[in-house]
Amino acid sequence: MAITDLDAALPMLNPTKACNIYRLMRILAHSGFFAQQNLYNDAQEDGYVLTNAFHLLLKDNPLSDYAGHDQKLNSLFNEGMASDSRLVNSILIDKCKKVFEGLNSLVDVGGGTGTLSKAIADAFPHLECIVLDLPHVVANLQDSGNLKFFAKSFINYLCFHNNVQ
Ligand SMILES: C[S@@+](CC[C@H](N)C(=O)[O-])C[C@H]1O[C@@H](n2cnc3c(N)ncnc32)[C@H](O)[C@@H]1O
Repeated sequence: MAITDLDAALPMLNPTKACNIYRLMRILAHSGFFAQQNLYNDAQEDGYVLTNAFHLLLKDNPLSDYAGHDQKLNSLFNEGMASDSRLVNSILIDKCKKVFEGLNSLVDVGGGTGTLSKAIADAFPHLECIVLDLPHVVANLQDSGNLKFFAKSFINYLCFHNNVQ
């Protein structure tokens, strides 16, 4: 998918932040989730394709959705992730305040049970925080104040627009 297609596929994105998509994709490519490729034999515009590692995260991959079938593992995993988030919460909120300046809302993709978003929502009450995660993760979580939970598979959303599925 080319960056221009990705921009078009994300209509909810604030236009002033659209320039950051390119940086995000470069980070994801650098991390091995996407590979940069000339998609249309067009020297002007590179695009991004999924790598094999990324395929492991797809909903249909049998190696990716085990926690959705085992409630105990689901709880253990979510609590482990939340503990990990607590380690960085205070640093992010105390030392990186500027990141949140000028924002009215943020979306925490793969935000688990919302530990990090809750801390951000408490520290910046004007900010609407939306947590997207898988249905079994957000199933019993309650919206509170400016914090909302949605079940949404972001990666599958991207892949759908990538025509992979
Ligand atoms: C490393 S954990 C992040 C935990 C979170 N930051 C927290 O504070 O608890 C990654 C999260 O991504 C979620 N996830 C995995 N695949 C996903 C997908 N296709 N769509 C949305 N979320 C996904 C997992 O359920 C998990 O909660």
